[in-house]
Amino acid sequence: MKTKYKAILFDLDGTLLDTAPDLIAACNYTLDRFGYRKLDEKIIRTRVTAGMREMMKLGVPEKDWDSAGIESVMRDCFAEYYTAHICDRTTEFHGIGELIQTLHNNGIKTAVITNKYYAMAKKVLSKFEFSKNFELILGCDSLTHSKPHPEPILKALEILEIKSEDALYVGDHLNDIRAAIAAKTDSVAVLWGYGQNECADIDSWGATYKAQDVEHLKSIIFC
Ligand SMILES: O=C(O)COP(=O)(O)O
Repeated sequence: MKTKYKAILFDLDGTLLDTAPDLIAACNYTLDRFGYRKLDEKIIRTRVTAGMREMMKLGVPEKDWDSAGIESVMRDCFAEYYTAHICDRTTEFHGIGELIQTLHNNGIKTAVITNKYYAMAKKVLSKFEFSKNFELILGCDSLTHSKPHPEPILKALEILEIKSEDALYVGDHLNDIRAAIAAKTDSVAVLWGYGQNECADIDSWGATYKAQDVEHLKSIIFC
């Protein structure tokens, strides 16, 4: 199989893995522990890629949120619960494992660049056999900057010894595409993730390609 790319870099949440069910459970557990009403899953889903803070703010009145210390104790509670239950309901998106294996079999390097904390990303990925093929995982705490800053993509390219024109970045969120544009790699905006919950006009993101499903992504890579 032929491709012009020497490396494919992936976002994690909403691109490789459907992590939303466990993130939503952690959010509702935390709200409940602190005496707030649990939220409808659909509401939390609108902020699921915005980070723990933004998810919890949906369920906490502003005056409480501003009171001293609540944010950090709720974040600790969320992180503790989420880390313990990180793969209770998380699944890979259909076809992802097979795609990563195919890339590996064809000598194409793969890496994960996520805004999740590195330890969480490593833990959840370790539950999936396909993750053994990744050459590198970078989290939001691995470097100084995280997406949409290009630093993690540029660092990954340096470590993998790949030029930006030989790499493709795949993500479901506007921040992924912004980071790829800033790092001068081609990009794919995938339609199966959560990014469109925050910014629906995917055509305005500036991605090189859009992919409806993993089969479509494969046909973009091996064109
Ligand atoms: O967990 C987050 O904040 C987002 O993670 P992602 O970059 O893998 O989408």
